[in-house]
Amino acid sequence: MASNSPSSNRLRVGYAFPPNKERNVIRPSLIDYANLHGVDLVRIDLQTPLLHQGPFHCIIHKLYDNAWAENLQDFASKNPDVVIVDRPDLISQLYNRVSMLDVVSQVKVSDSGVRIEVPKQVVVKDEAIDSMRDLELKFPVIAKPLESDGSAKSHEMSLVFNQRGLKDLDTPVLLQEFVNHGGVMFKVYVAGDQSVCVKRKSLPDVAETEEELEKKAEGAMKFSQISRAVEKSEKCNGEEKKEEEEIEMPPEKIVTEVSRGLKEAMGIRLFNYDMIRDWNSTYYVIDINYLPGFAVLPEYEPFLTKFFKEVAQKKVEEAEDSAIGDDKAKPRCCCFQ
Ligand SMILES: O=P(O)(O)O[C@@H]1[C@@H](OP(=O)(O)O)[C@H](OP(=O)(O)O)[C@H](O)[C@H](OP(=O)(O)O)[C@H]1OP(=O)(O)O
Ligand SMILES: Nc1ncnc2c1ncn2[C@@H]1O[C@H](COP(=O)(O)OP(=O)(O)O)[C@@H](O)[C@H]1O
Ligand SMILES: [Mg+2]
Ligand SMILES: [Mg+2]
Repeated sequence: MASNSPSSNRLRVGYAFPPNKERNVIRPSLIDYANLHGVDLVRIDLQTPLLHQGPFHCIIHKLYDNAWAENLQDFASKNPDVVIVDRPDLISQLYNRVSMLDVVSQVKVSDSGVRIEVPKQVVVKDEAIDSMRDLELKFPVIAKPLESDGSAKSHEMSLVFNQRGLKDLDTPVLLQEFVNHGGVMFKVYVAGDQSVCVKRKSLPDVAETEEELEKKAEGAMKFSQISRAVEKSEKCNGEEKKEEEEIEMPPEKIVTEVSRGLKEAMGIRLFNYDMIRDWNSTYYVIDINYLPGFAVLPEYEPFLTKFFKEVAQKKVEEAEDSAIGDDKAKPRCCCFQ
C-alpha cells in the first residue's frame, strides 16, 4: 500500500472546495453524522501539496483550476489506493453545455414507451442567423452560454421568441428549442448508486404560436438561475404551489435507470441533472451539474455518508478481486461498517 493510504477501520474522506461550495456540501450536520458512522471528513489545505497531506481513503473535490487538476493527478498516480471522486478529465465534459449532453443518447430505459432525449440544439459561432429554418430549429429557443464553469455568466440565458431576439446575443451560443413542460422540472441528485428526484419551479409554458411570437415586440427575455429566482419571488403563491404539486413525479424506475445510464456513460459519480417532461411523456435532460449543493436534500447526511462507504467498499473489493484472480468464491471482508 502506498505511503499516503490509511490503514484504520475509520474512513478518511478528504474534500477540496471553494468556501461557498464547502458551506453547501460539508455542513456541520454531515460532519457529525459521518463521524458517528465511522467517516472522518478532512479539509484539504489548498496551499500545501496534496502529497504532504492525508492519509485518505477517498477525495472529493470541485475546483476548476488546472493547478488543482495537476496536483490531484500527481497525487493519484503515486497513491493508486486512494479513490478520486471524480477524475478531473471526466468532470470537464460537464464544463461545456454541448459535451455535457452528448452522453444522453447512450441512456437506455427498459420501458419502451418512454423516450429520453435532449431538446434540438445548435451551436452558433459568430455567423449571423438569417433564418431559424436554416438551423432546423423553431422559436421559442433558449440561448445558453457554451460554458458551464461555475461563473455567474455561465447561468445568464435568454428565452428568445423571434428573430429580433437573436440580434443581441453574445456568441458563441447554444440555441436550444424550448420544450413546454408545465412549469416544473425534476432535479435528480446522484451519488454513486443512489438517486433522489425533487421538483423545482421552472420557466412557464409558452402558449403562443410561432406567428404570435413573431409579433412580440420584446424579442427575448433574459433570465438566470430560474429555480432559485422564482422560489425567492412573490410569484411563488399558493396557486402556483398547488399546480406544482399536481405535476406527477417521474416513475422511480425511470429516475434510477436514467441516473445509472448517465453515471456509467460519464464515468462520474457525484452530480445532479435537470429533466423536464413534455405532454407526450418524452423526458428531456437539459442540464448536468457536477457536485451540486447536496445539502438541500432531506436526509442528505445519510445519503452522502452511505456513498462514501460504498466507494471505499468497492475499492476494497476490487483490490481483493485482483489479489485472488478468478477465485471469486472467497468470502469478502467488509471493512467500513
Ligand atoms: O448553489 P447550490 O448549492 O444550489 O448548487 C448549485 C446548483 O444548484 P442545484 O443544487 O442544482 O439547485 C447549480 O445547478 P443549476 O446549474 O442551477 O441547475 C450548479 O450546479 C451550481 O454549480 P455551478 O455554479 O454550475 O458551479 C451549484 O452551485 P455551487 O454550490 O457549486 O456553487
Ligand atoms: N430546453 C428547455 N426547455 C424548457 N425549459 C428549459 C430548457 N432549457 C432550460 N430550461 C429552463 O431554464 C433553466 C436553466 O437552464 P439550465 O440549462 O438548467 O441552466 P443552469 O445551468 O443555469 O441551471 C432550467 O432549469 C429550466 O427551468
Ligand atoms: Mg440547471
Ligand atoms: Mg447547470
